[in-house]
Amino acid sequence: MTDKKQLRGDMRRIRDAFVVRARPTISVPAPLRALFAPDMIVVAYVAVGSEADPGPLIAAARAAGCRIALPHVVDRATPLVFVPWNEDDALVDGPYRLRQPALGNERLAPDLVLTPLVAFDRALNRVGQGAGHYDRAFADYPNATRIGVAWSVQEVADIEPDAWDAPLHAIVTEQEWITR
Ligand SMILES: Nc1nc2c(c(=O)[nH]1)N(C=O)[C@@H](CNc1ccc(C(=O)N[C@@H](CCC(=O)O)C(=O)O)cc1)CN2
Ligand SMILES: Nc1ncnc2c1ncn2[C@@H]1O[C@H](COP(=O)(O)OP(=O)(O)OP(=O)(O)O)[C@@H](O)[C@H]1O
Repeated sequence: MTDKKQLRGDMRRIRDAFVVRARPTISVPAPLRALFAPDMIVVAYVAVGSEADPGPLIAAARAAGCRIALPHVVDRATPLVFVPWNEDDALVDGPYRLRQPALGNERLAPDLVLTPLVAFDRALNRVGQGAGHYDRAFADYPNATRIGVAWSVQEVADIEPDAWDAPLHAIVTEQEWITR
């Protein structure tokens, strides 16, 4: 496999070009809608740059009665903290150009994690930003459902998983729902 650092750079360029050219949007696959249930904690994210925007997935989860949480990033070394995010709650600037809720007193344990991807393959392996934030979250919450969100152009042939990598349960793109 190509070196992960090189792959991340290549995929960000491909993603940037794709978004400018195609103006893609994600719609909600029926099998994902079926996973949402009242009071479930769904962790989402706020897209940065050309990342796939999970807005429609968040709206569907809210409509199904789920509670939405966003990751709050302290720094590269600290595990993600999951903070409730009600509609219209303010966001503040975080590291890495992120927009995130301020750290209040409430923490939520995820039932389902909408995970931003840098690259993925058909076997549901993923490459993220490389800080291990999601790897650690998946290790800490092994029973949470792991859903990747990406543009179709971020698919690569074969990602060699590392020992600590947990595969995704499914991936949503603007074109399809990929699962086993
Ligand atoms: N929108 C979004 N939120 C997220 C993530 C993400 O990938 N996307 N995360 C994923 O773990 C967590 C934050 N962790 C991060 C760790 C490292 C970098 C990072 O190194 N970013 C690069 C380039 C980003 C780009 O251009 O795509 C940088 O700032 O140089 C970003 C986020 C939680 N929230
Ligand atoms: N459970 C864990 N606890 C602590 N560190 C971990 C854990 N899992 C992975 N890591 C570390 O995090 C880093 C993840 O690197 P990798 O290149 O796999 O990132 P990634 O999967 O692309 O990133 P991310 O999980 O942030 O999306 C590695 O240095 C790894 O040692």
